Parts: sequence; structure tokens; C-alpha cells
Amino acid sequence: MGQANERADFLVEQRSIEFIPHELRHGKPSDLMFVWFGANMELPVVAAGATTVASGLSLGWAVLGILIGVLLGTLLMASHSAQGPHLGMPQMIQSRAQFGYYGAAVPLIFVVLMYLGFYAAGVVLGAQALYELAKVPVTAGIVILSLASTVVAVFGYNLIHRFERYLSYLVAAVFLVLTVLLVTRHHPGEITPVSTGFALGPFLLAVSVPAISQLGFAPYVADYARYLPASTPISSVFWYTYAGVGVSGAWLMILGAALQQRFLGGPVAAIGTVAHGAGGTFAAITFVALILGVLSINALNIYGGYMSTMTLATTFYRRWRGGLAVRLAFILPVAAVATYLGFLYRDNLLGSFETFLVIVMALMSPWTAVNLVDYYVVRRGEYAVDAMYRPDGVYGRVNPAGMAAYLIGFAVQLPFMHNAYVHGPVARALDGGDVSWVVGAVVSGLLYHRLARVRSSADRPPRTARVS
Ligand SMILES: Nc1ccnc(=O)[nH]1
Repeated sequence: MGQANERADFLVEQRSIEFIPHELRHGKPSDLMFVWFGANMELPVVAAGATTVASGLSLGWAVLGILIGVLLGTLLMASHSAQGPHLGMPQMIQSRAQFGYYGAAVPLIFVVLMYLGFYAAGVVLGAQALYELAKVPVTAGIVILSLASTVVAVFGYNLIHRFERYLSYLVAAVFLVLTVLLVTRHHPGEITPVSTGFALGPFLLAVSVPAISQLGFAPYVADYARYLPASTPISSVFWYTYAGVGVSGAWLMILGAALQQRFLGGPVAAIGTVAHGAGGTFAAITFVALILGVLSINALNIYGGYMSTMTLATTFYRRWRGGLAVRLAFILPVAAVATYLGFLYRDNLLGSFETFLVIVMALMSPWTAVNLVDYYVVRRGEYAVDAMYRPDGVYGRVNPAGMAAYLIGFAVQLPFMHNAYVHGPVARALDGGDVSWVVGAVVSGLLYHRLARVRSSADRPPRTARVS
């Protein structure tokens, strides 16, 4: 099939985890702003914001925590994005440079679990919105939304880019009106806010949860930049991504906190009440936008889950590549498991979502640190592409530097964790505040820097293998 066809939006993408050849590269860095704005203007982000006030902070402190968390998480997330055009391959494949060909399976497994968890939270909230819109039972809604996200994921990269661009305009308009309504009107069912002020533990959580929500994109953010020309300036990739995901994250989380402060019954019902203030038609448009938002983010989660499970599987069966049959063979099971998790999540969403997020973060932040230190400090963007796809390449089977930095970075977090399963002594001293992910990232990053330097003369790829 010709190259022009490979760029069409309504043809199933033919590439998967392989290096994207330079002649197929297309698009502009500003596309990324739309992808990440559209993807992040979604209900789970509102729910993440709601957790800050739900844990007892006043709105002012919640907003401060959200802003700090979003700035930090987005900084790391956008630094991963910047690798996409240069590397031209999915982010998790490139993890083999830090963890080794087989070693990369460890963070990969956690990444797949993370996508599934985000998926489930999104689909439940989306199904609630579908119920508000058309009284579709939540169970049926979960199935309908899952099917739609699966179709978008099957078409892949170009359709996802196009979808997020149009969606961006719609959700920006809808949330602008909602924000104005919330600020300027009094709504039926509104409660008088009880300002509970500051407490250290909830404040630290109000930093961590937003940071995690933003950083949750890190393992796949570069995938959506991997078809951009390799000459795309790294700073523009960084800033367009930062703008898209940062503005949407801060906006919707602050909105979520404000809704939680003034309404009972969760974010979907609260948005419905506010939207009805501008009439039934606007409320219907709002729910359509919310449903499309969930559909779109979950297409990304399935697509990310597909590429990650494919990376995992091809670690052992190297011959599998693109092709519709292989694509479906990975996408359908990922979507089915994700949908099933949605059913399990249905009843205690906010509580389980928060627990899920802090556990995910403990597993992801050491990976983020190792990956970023490797890319920006140790190897400075020089990678041997072929070696990513071979167990006998320069990156070896298991890279002890990456594995040790990752595992130790995870272990040192235990005393700092505070969740449904672990109550670490340091977290208790911090009034239950969980900042374990910061500790994990710093320890893993420093340790990897040290260990990789010791080994670098042994496994540094030859200079001729520069990607760009
Ligand atoms: N914040 C998020 C990161 C990754 N996936 C999501 O659905 N949401």
C-alpha cells in the first residue's frame, strides 16, 4: 500500500511497534497540543480534582495543591513526549535500553495494568454520563463506550489525532460555559461550602494525585509523536504537549474541586445540575461532550495497552508485526479485560480511583526517572534502533543498572506510602500525606545515573547508530 494511504485517517494503521521510517513521518508539533488537550478534558480528571476537597481541604488549598501537582507531573510527562519524533518508536520499546531486552517486561506489565485502571475509571464515569443523557443502563453504557473506543484504537494513530483535534474545540466550548455558570450562578441542590482549611496530609495528597494523573500519560505520550519528522525541534514538542495537557489538567481538576465543594452525588451529577442552568439542550450537548471525551481517552488507553502487550509478547515471539489480524488479536483482549474491570469499578469509584492512582504512581515514577535520566543525561538521545528489537543487541537481556535503580527506587517508597494497603511510618508522620512517588523518582534517577555511568563504556552504542 502506498505511503499516501498510510497517512489517511480512515484506514487502519499499518505500523505498530517498529521504527517509523522517515518517509512516513508527517504532522506538526502543534498537533500534540490538540491531542493532549482533547485527551485530558475528561471526567476522570474532574474526579481526580474532586478527591482533593473530598479529603478535607478548603478550596484555596486544594487549588494550590492542584497547581503544584500539575506543574510537576506535566514537566515529567512532556519530557517523555519530546523523545517521540527523535526515536520514532513507542516509548516502552525504548525502555529496553535502560532495562534490557527482557528486563523491560517488568515496567511493561505495570504499564498495562495502569492503562486498564485508567480505562475502567473513565468508562464508568462515561457510562454514568450516558445514563444522564439517554437513561441507558450503566452496564450497557460500559459496553457501548468500550466498543466505540475499540474501533478508534483499531484505526489508530491518524484517526486518534483527528478525533482529538475536533473534540478539543467541543470540550473547550462546553467547559468554558460550565465554568462561567458555576462561578456566576447559584444552582438548585447546591450546598453551602464548609471550608475545612489546611491539613498537611490532604494537602500532600492534593499535590500527588494531580501529578499522578498527568504523569499517567508518560509511558505512552511519545507514541503519539512518533510519526512527526525526526527534525522536529524537541522544545516545540515539549511545549505543545505541556500546554495541551497542563491547561486541561489544571482547569478540570480545579473545576472538579469546586464542584465537590458545592454539590453532593459525584462529578457527573454535579456537572448535570450546573449544565441544566443553561437549559436542557446545553445539558444534552454537555453530556455528549463528556461521553466523547471518555471514548477518546479510552481509545488511547486501549491503543497504549495494545502497543505495550504487543511489545511484551514480541519479547518472546519476535516475528509478530503490524497487520490487521495481529492488531485485533491484541486489541480485543485488552479491551475485553478493561471493560470487565469497568464492571468491577462501578460501585466505589472515587475511593478506588484514588487508591489505584497512588499505587500506580509508586510503580511508575521510578521508571520515569530511569527513562528520563537515560535519555537526557546518560545517552543524550543516542540509541541503537536495531538493538531495541534483539535480545543479543548492545542493551543486553537484562540491564542490571536499570533493574536495580527501578527496584530499589520502588522499595524505598514503602515507608512513604499511604494507601488502603500500606501505611508507612513516614507517611504517618506526615499526617497521612503520600509523597512516595517523589522519593522513588529521585532515588531511582540518582541511582541509575551512578550505575549507568559505571557501565557506560561497556554498553554505549556506537556513534554511527544515532537515530536521527
Ligand atoms: N490521566 C490519565 C493518564 C492515562 N490514562 C488516562 O486515562 N488518564
